Amino acid sequence: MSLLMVESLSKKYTKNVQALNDVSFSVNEGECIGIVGESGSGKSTLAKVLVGLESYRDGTVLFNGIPIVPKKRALLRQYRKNVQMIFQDSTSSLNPKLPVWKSILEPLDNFKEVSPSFLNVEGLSRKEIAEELMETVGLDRRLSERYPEELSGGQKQRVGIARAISIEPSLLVCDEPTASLDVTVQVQILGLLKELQKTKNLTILFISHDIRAVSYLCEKVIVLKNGSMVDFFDLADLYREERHEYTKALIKAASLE
Ligand SMILES: Nc1ncnc2c1ncn2[C@@H]1O[C@H](COP(=O)(O)OP(=O)(O)OP(=O)(O)O)[C@@H](O)[C@H]1O
Repeated sequence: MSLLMVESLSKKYTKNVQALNDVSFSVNEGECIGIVGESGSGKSTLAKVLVGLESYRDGTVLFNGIPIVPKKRALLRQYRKNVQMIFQDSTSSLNPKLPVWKSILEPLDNFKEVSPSFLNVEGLSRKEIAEELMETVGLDRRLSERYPEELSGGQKQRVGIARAISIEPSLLVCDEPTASLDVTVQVQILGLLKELQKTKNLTILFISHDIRAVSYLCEKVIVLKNGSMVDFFDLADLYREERHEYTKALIKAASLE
């Protein structure tokens, strides 16, 4: 059974705004799937539906065979234990009043019933647990007392990643996690996600306008245009003739030819 199954998903915000139109795909455990498309193609809407932040009326979204229904709070809570999200804007996703180590522990505080395998080390204080997570994402533990405003963009994104992986989610949804970072930092964050995917067997849904980033990280690619899925392929088939014209245009624009 697929970890995530999306079938005939459509979403309208208003009568005239069809953000998603008949989108279907599935994600198996351990896979990294990229969703690429230009601004307004529906990427963020899809991400929000998949983490239960946005409702939908048409279609089915199943996680481990169970429907994701944003209005059913108990079900949603159960789901949130398994699905975490990393946002583009790491600044607004961190509480400015909390030092790094406390931000990292927020999901563990919310889901006290979760006991991730790395917590099996006995006698760790809460702060040490956060510092272990900081090391996992390549952050110096000496930054643990800092506040978000005292960190660089890349460091903040690493905090966001540490927080997201703290409860060992089965699925990590990343919505443009590198879009607001310098190119060199983008490469570092992509490298970190790739490493975490391998070492933790994470399933990743990576949303980006940048087909170059997607092709670095993901083994399968979905192309969205005006809310519709116009292409879905294995990365190995990126340059095949049968690619949609729009995919070819994205490849060309990114100078990936
Ligand atoms: N809350 C909302 N209310 C009404 N329309 C919305 C809302 N959010 C998004 N839309 C519209 O839905 C469509 C898809 O938007 P969405 O944000 O999902 O695209 P996107 O691919 O993530 O774009 P970007 O890369 O610019 O964030 C757009 O036409 C957008 O204007």
